[in-house]
Order: sequence, then structure tokens, then C-alpha cells
Amino acid sequence: YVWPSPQLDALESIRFDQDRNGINALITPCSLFIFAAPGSGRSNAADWIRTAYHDMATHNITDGTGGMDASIRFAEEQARPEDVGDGFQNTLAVLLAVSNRYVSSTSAISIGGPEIAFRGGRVDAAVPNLPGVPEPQQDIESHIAAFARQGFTQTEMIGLVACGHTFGGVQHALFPDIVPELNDPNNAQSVSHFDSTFVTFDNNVATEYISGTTQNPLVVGLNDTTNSDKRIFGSDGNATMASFANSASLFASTCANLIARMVDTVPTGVQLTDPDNVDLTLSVDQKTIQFTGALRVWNLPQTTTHNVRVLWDDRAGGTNNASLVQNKVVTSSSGRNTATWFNFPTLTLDASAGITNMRFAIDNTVEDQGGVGFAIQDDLIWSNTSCINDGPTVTGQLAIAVRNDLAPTRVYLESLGRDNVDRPIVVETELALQPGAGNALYAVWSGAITNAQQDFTIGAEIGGVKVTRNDIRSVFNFPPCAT
Ligand code: HEM
Repeated sequence: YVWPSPQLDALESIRFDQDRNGINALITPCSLFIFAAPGSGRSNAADWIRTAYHDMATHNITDGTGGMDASIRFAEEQARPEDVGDGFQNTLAVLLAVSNRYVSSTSAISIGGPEIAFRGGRVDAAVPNLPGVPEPQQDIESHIAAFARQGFTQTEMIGLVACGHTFGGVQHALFPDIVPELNDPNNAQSVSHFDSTFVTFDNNVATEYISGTTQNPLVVGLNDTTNSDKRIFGSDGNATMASFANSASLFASTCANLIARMVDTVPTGVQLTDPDNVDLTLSVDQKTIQFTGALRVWNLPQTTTHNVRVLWDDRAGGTNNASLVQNKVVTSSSGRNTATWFNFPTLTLDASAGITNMRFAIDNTVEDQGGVGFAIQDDLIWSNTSCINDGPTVTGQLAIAVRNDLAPTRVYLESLGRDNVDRPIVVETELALQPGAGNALYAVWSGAITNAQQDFTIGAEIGGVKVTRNDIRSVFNFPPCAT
């Protein structure tokens, strides 16, 4: 994608900036289960993947209803026999809290699985979807029909079930007719696992099935009616499962494709470079703009030192440049990628020339998103007349500088809220124009802030159209208010 994109920037930050915004800690180690004492036999990771499938499984390819839309959060869906168990509640309890989007592919990646492509833009449902998650007692024809409705062929059904059932297992409490009480202190919730390596992504679900050693309770369960994996895996004479047993890499690449499709994604390559937190703050006298930020470069060899510079264009036709300083090196996504961070020095720009675009020179290579550069807008920016009032209750004042050619009808701060069905929504806090606070270049709009913890982005309405500037700040980013 082309930076900046507030939505994709946020999504990829959760996925790739594990040291800052990640959810890896919730699935590290892969066997972690935070809702019971160790040795429960369950894992957060397995819950998340099952949740993603159950959310998607209501999809109807013909009429386009259902799918990955987080409708699984509705009590009505969770009360259905097809959605038995507390795994969905557990998943949503943590994922709704740490992200503002529904991110599910992350768990599989971090368990050593294949890297799964993803795209953003899922929209949370306002109402529950129609039922449609397959259940183990149904016959093979219903399963083929259910996966066809979800958009998967019979071969893809075998693959997707095998990819899902490399994690976790079946719980006695939920399926007492399939799994007996195990009386095992290391498996306190009596979970009969699908393969011997139930917290790892590998092809053992297939090798154990083909070699006849499988303990998968949906294959060798005593009640043949609920042996749905046996019917599904055997439905093409075991051809697909044999191919997975023969080739771990075929299994991994098939799962990467199928799970990517399951979470409604198209492949996208990792960006080589990606600016982050590019901050513009107008000075008190409104004659200069402070320009700061950071650059993340993927997979830069660490053997030599690097010469990294930011080049930027201004509205007066000038081009400028400055050297960046290497900061930290972070390995993310289970060691697959290394991010090297470079900090901008604090650059002081002449506000009358401002800034329009930037690009980077990394050693001898120019990174400019294929020639378009990285666009920067200096029309709606934070004013450093913003300030914080420390005390028992922290409050403050946030101010936005608005370039005079803009003439907005409203300027406001945007923050994240939830509507009455828990969908993320944008809450707007109005700011007022401060007559006399501006100058020939910028006007100043400001307002009092009572919730100091709240993060804000900048919003304005210009000619009836709403615009957003995604430079996130709270009062903690500003100096103390004058007393
Ligand atoms: C015909 C299709 C399927 C049937 C009948 C089925 C059935 C089941 C059943 C009965 C359980 C036990 C749930 C529990 O006791 O907590 C289970 C667990 C699980 N399923 Fe499936 N499943 C199907 C397809 C899939 C697919 C396509 C995926 C993902 C790609 C998936 C992922 C999982 C995972 C990860 C678990 C383990 C959950 C845990 O241990 O907490 N399943 N499945």
C-alpha cells in the first residue's frame, strides 16, 4: 500500500510492531492460556483460530452475507449449539481490548506457521449472521455443501480443516460424547488433542492420520457419527492428506493460502521502508514547524553501518535533507523479519514554506514508493500552545493549527469509542477558533481536555467534507500549561 493510510498503518503496526503494539505476548509461549492455571490442555492460540473460522463460517458466497465481520461477538451467535464453548468470549475479551480491529492471522504466524498475507478493511457487523458453522455430527454431504457456501471446494475443505486442526482439540466439557474425562493433571480440562503437537503449526495432523497413529478425536472417536474429520479427510480417498503427510512445505503453503482466504485477504508484500510517527508541531510564534519522526527499514543487513537520510520538498519549491540516527533493531513476527529504526533529528522548518513530500536515501538507494514519495500534509497540525495541567486529576488544553487557505467550518479532535453493539466508532470533540491566537499563516483552534489518557487524531470539516490527519497525540505530548 502507499503510505500514509491510517487504516493499514494501524493494522500493520499491530502485526509487525510487536515490541510496541503487538499481541504476541498473549500467545507466547504458544501454549499460553490465560483463562486457567497452566496444564489446562488449552491455548489462546487455538481459541483465536477457531474463533476466526467460526466468524467466517457464516459466509454465503451467493448472497454475500456473513463472513469475517466479528459477528461472533454477539451473545446470540455464541449461544448457538454450533458455537459451543467459551473460546469465543475469551478471544474477544483480549482482542477487542488490545486492537481496534479484529486481527486473527497473527496467532498462526507466531506459532511458527507460514506467513499469512492479510488486508485491512473488514467492517464489524451490526447484527448477528445466520447460523452456518459445520458441526461434527453432520454428514459429509452437508460439510461439502457448507464449505461450498463459504466459497471452498472439497479439496480446500480438507485442507482448511487440517490446517485448523493442527492446533488444539476437543474439550470433554463441551463434547462429553466425543471426549471422556481424561483425569490427567497436565490436561485439567480434558482436551483430546487433534495431533501430538497441538500448540505447534506442523503437518503431524496429516502424518499421524496417514500412518494410522492419530489420536484425533474426530477421526478415531468411539462414536463414528461425530468422526467428521475421518469423513472429511477420507472423502477423496486420502489423496490430499497423503500429499500433506509427504510434504511439510506443501502443507504450510496450502495453509497459508487457505487461511489467508479464510480471513478475507489478498497477498501483499512487506514494505521495505515505512515512516512512522511523522510529527509536525507548529511553534508558539507560529513561524516554524517542528518536524520529527522515525523510519523503520525491514531486513537491513547489520554487518555495516548505514547512511540514511530524509529528503523533503517544501511549498516554496525547495528540497532539503537531513541524516537520520540509527536507534533500535527489533526482530518481529517469530524472527522472520528484522526492523531497524532510525530517528529523525528535530528539524525546524520555516512555516511559510512548510513541507509537502518526503523520501529516503538508504545508502545508495532512494525509497520513494515507486516515485510518488511519502506525502505529508502541513495544513492541519498540532500547535505547541497545547499543554498539560498536572495534578491529582490531569487535564489540559489541545490546540490545532489550521493553515489559513483551508477555511474549515469545524475543527475537532477524534478519539476511539464503541457504539451500543461494540463496533469501534469515532467520537468527535469540538474545538473553538481562538480569535487573535493565529497569524498570517495559521489560525488556532483549541479546547479543554478532561480525559488526559485519551489519544486524539485531528479532524476538520471543509466544504461539507470531513478530513482526518492521523498524527496521534494526548496532552502528555505537550509542555505544562502556564499558570
Ligand atoms: C467440518 C468442519 C469442522 C468441524 C465439524 C469442526 C469441529 C470442531 C470441534 C468439535 C472442535 C472442538 C471444540 C472444543 O471442544 O473447544 C474443534 C476445535 C477446533 N477447530 Fe474445528 N471444526 C471444523 C473446521 C475447522 C476449521 C476450518 C478450522 C480453522 C481453519 C478449525 C479450527 C479449530 C481449532 C483451532 C480448534 C481447537 C480449539 C481449541 O482447542 O480451543 N476447525 N473443531
